[in-house]
Amino acid sequence: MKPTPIEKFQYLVHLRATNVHLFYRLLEQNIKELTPLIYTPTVGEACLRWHEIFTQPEGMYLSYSDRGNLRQILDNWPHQVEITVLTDGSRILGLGDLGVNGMGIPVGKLALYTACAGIRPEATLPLTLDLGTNNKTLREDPLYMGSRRPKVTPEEEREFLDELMAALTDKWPSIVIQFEDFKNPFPALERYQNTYTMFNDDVQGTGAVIVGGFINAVKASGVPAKDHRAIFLGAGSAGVGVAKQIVEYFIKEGLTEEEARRKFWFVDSNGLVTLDRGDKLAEHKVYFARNDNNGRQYQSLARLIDFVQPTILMGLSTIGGAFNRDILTRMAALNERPIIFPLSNPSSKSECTFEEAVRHTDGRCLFASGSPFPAMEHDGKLLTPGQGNNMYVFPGIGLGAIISQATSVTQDMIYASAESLSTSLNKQEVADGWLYPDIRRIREVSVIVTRGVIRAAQKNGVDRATELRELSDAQLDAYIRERMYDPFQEKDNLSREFGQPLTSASAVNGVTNGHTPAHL
Ligand SMILES: NC(=O)c1ccc[n+]([C@@H]2O[C@H](COP(=O)([O-])OP(=O)(O)OC[C@H]3O[C@@H](n4cnc5c(N)ncnc54)[C@H](O)[C@@H]3O)[C@@H](O)[C@H]2O)c1
Ligand SMILES: O=C(O)C[C@H](O)C(=O)O
Ligand SMILES: [Mg+2]
Repeated sequence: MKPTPIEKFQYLVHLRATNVHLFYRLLEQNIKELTPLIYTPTVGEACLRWHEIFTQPEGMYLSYSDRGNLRQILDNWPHQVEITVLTDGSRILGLGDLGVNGMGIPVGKLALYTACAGIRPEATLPLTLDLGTNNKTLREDPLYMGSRRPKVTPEEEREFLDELMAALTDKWPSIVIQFEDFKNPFPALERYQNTYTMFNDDVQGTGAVIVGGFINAVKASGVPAKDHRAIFLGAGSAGVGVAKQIVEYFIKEGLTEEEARRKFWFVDSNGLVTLDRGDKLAEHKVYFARNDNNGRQYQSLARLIDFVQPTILMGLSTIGGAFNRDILTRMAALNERPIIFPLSNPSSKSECTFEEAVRHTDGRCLFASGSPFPAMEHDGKLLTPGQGNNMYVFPGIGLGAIISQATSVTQDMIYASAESLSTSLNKQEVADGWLYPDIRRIREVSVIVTRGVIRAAQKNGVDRATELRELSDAQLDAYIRERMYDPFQEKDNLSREFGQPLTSASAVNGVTNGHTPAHL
């Protein structure tokens, strides 16, 4: 009866707050239909309008003025936390800096952790850092609930995060910390990944999920790995994260690292990423920067396609519609099965739609997008788009790290999630040429991914639950399934055993710390 996606979103938020088990029963039984409402694309609209549609607190907000007291504030949280998703709101999907409005993302991702990997809802902590925002329009909006100051400096953010990482791990020693939608997360990942059990989903989860589908796309393309060439539109955290995981795949396929690295041409807002283009390249781009351009610089995506003759076109640029008819037609002319992955979210930022990709490649493209698109008929055949959404891997990475009690999330654990995902398709899905399994089987897929992640943790010796090493794969799968929260086994408790109002820190101890809205 609710006519718009955002009203459906609000209805679901209310349901989760008042009857959490019913919410998860509904979600599990209708995962394909409801994911676009609780996650991309609708969560993007919810974040844009968070200050208008806010009805009740969810998760925990920590503001810059709380620094020095973060450890005590965490004591206000009334639950034993296994996993947190943490954002500073500075790059929410492809929608830019939304400040504390970004809370929709940790809430939405953690709902998927519960639905897809069965992490108990009360063991999840959505966390939003109110470190100011450079979004002036929001700052000046009377309804905006964050502090009305520009974003703190990177140095101040680093100090804040240093304190927070230590505080979270002191409070909950085996907590898994997922960074999400930070504008520039590279220093944070490098800084913390060997010390804490943390990962950055935009860099590593995206890399893994795309490699998972990419392995199947390469097989379906009929072109051997060594003959592929990729143009990436967008050289941010996600783009470079994806390419780094693909390098690893190419190496496993027999290429040297140097050969693998040379297969990528990156384009960012200043053009082709080259060493000689006259600006100071951000550090993360240097690895893939070209030095073989003989002084020539970027003119257009179309010209670059003519020059590189790519087999693969990836979009992580936040530029909706960038893969237009001309671009797609060129890819179709060059390849029997062009690999086209428009990955920017939400749907409005996708570099092309499924329909456009199918139409302009005569239905020959191997396609995956970040946000969902409907299946369509082409030449009398029903074609189903792949959705290279991180929800295929991050729940299993998180659960694998929790169950193995990993001291850190290693690169092998991330790569194992990708490889496990690529093997999780059933016979029918393979026969139908799908790149990703049916999202309705996500719990089964998550078991396979979780097992792969645990095995990699064991191989790297970062597991603290060493007794699991003795289990066979079948025993480990049974153990993982057994451990999963099953909303169908739970009795409804309408007295808000785990309702959002009780889980806001202020409601527990009557203090304002740890719980914005700052000026309420
Ligand atoms: N699995 C997924 O579907 C998935 C996962 C993570 C991120 N993403 C999406 O990827 C996008 C990028 O995320 P990010 O973390 O890398 O952001 P980012 O801000 O770090 O990077 C954006 C990149 O796009 C480039 N860019 C901007 N305008 C451009 C233009 N006109 N032409 C060419 N390049 C341009 C920027 O220079 C930058 O390199 C977002 O839309 C996000 O939603 C998708
Ligand atoms: O989970 C996803 O696929 C969304 C992604 O994290 C994004 O930032 O767009
Ligand atoms: Mg993200």
